[in-house]
Amino acid sequence: MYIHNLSKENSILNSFISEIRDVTKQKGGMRFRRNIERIGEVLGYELSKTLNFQTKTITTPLGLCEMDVYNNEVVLCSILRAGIPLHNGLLNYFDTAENAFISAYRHHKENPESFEIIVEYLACPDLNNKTLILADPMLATGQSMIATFEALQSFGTPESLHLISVIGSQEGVDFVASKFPESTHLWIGAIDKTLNAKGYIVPGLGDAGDLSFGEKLQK
Ligand SMILES: O=P(O)(O)OC[C@H]1O[C@H](OP(=O)(O)OP(=O)(O)O)[C@H](O)[C@@H]1O
Ligand SMILES: O=c1cc[nH]c(=O)[nH]1
Ligand SMILES: [Mg+2]
Repeated sequence: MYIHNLSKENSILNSFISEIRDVTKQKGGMRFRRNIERIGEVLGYELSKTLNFQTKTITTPLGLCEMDVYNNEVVLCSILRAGIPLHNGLLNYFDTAENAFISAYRHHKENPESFEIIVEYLACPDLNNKTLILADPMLATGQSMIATFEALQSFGTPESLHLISVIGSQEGVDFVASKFPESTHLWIGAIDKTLNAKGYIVPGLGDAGDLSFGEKLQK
C-alpha cells in the first residue's frame, strides 16, 4: 500500500486537524463538521494528482486552450455516519462522482472492550473499472474499512482504490496495509501511536460520529 501521511509536511491541513482534536474547539457540531469537510477537500486534492489525465481542447471566449483534465470515473463510498462530512468535502471537488453509502458500526456486546462490526445498509453503483474512494474519518482498528471493502466485492472490480482517512492508529494502518491490494493508496491526515482498550485512537480526537452529530445511545 502507498501510504501518504500528509502531517509529515507543514500545511494548513495541520491547522484543521489541530482544531478537531482540541477539546476547547471541537464541540458544537458545525465547526467540527466543516473542518472534516475541509480535510476531505485537501485530501481529495492530493489524491487527484494520481488520477489519469488527458489533454482536452477548451474553447474560451478568446480562443482555444489545451488543458490536461482527469478522466477517471470516480465512485465515492463513505461509511455512515461519521463519514458524511468527509464525503461532502470530497464531493465538493469530484463534481460528477457516483456515490455509495454503507453503514458499518461497532456493536458492543456484554464486554464493552469487545465489539463486532455490523454492516446493514449498502447502496452502491457498478464499480467495474472505476476509481473507488473509500472514506472514513477514523481508521482505528481498521475493521470497518475492511468490512466495507469485503461488502463491496460483489459490485465489481475497480480500476484503482484509494482510502481516505483523517486520523489513523499505527495498528489500524498496518492492518489495512496487510489486507488491501498492494496498489491501494491511503491518504491520511495523521497517524497516531496507539489505541486504548476500547479501540479509540490515542491521542486521536474522541468519537468523530458523536462530535459531528451528537451522542448516540448504545443498544
Ligand atoms: O477502524 P475501526 O476500529 O473499525 O473504527 C473506526 C470506525 O469507528 C467509527 O464509527 P462508529 O462505529 O463510532 O460509528 P458512528 O459513525 O455511528 O459514530 C468511525 O467512523 C469508523 O467507521
Ligand atoms: O478513536 C476513534 C475510534 C473509532 N471511532 C472514533 O470516532 N474515534
Ligand atoms: Mg462513533
